[in-house]
Amino acid sequence: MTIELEKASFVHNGEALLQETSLRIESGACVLVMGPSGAGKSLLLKILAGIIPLSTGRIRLDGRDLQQISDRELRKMRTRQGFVFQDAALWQNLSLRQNLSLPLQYNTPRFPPEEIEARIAHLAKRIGFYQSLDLRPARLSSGNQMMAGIMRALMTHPEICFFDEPSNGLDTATQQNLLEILQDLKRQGKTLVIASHDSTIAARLADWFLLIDRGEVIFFDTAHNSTRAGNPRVREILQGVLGLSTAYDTDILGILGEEILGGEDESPFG
Ligand SMILES: Nc1ncnc2c1ncn2[C@@H]1O[C@H](COP(=O)(O)OP(=O)(O)OP(=O)(O)O)[C@@H](O)[C@H]1O
Repeated sequence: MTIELEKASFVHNGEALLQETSLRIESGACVLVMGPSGAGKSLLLKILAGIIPLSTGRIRLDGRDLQQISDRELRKMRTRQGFVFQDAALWQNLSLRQNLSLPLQYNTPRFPPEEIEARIAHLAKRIGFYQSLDLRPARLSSGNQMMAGIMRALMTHPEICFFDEPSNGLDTATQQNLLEILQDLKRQGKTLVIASHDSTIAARLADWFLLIDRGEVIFFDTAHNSTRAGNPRVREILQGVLGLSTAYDTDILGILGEEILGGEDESPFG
């Protein structure tokens, strides 16, 4: 699924929280959205997912203008997208099982209940939640709530998935599980848009970097081309966000490779 923004902006109380932006995310791309705190990463993800409406401009999914399609079509489109919210945003008064089944029941009322159960079972096995399905979210750690939020987003088998800071609050083992899930989704050709400062995701998964600073997209290119970014602010953010200690002039990919993979032979960017 491709997503396109054309002269898109979001203005709130006279302030442009997303400055006029035109970009196109190709089907199957894995885009890492980075930027300082408050820069507008979550906002951009929600705009791309059609959760927050634009103030100006157009948004197209697979060439279809979201502002011009019927509610019914919009609902159908929604099942092709998954969104993992920063704080998991589970419904606290429902069990985990109900949290997982609700999006499918709501968006596809005639979806067979046994297929919903099969999907829940598959994901629970994959993520390791089998014992907890009848618990309410509050009984889980915040890291496990995030994993449950990921399961919920994957219930519809989305073609595109948005992840807002998915590594937050995860212990090392769960982070590894998350990385494997993301790698699986990438192998399946899903489009992934991930807001994160996780340098492992940057090195092992992302093929595009998008940098946002005070509501302005200041870089959107391949991870590889980020090594040649001339804009000092882009370099500064990449250094800061990815926690690189060495001068940027050396090759960022090399630095990431050494710092993250610790001498493994595998190239961080394949
Ligand atoms: N729906 C909304 N309506 C109005 N303002 C919003 C909305 N969503 C976000 N904002 C504002 O947009 C700005 C950017 O916030 P956002 O949460 O996108 O930043 P961020 O880069 O994700 O930050 P962090 O890394 O701290 O999560 C903030 O000033 C925020 O208050």
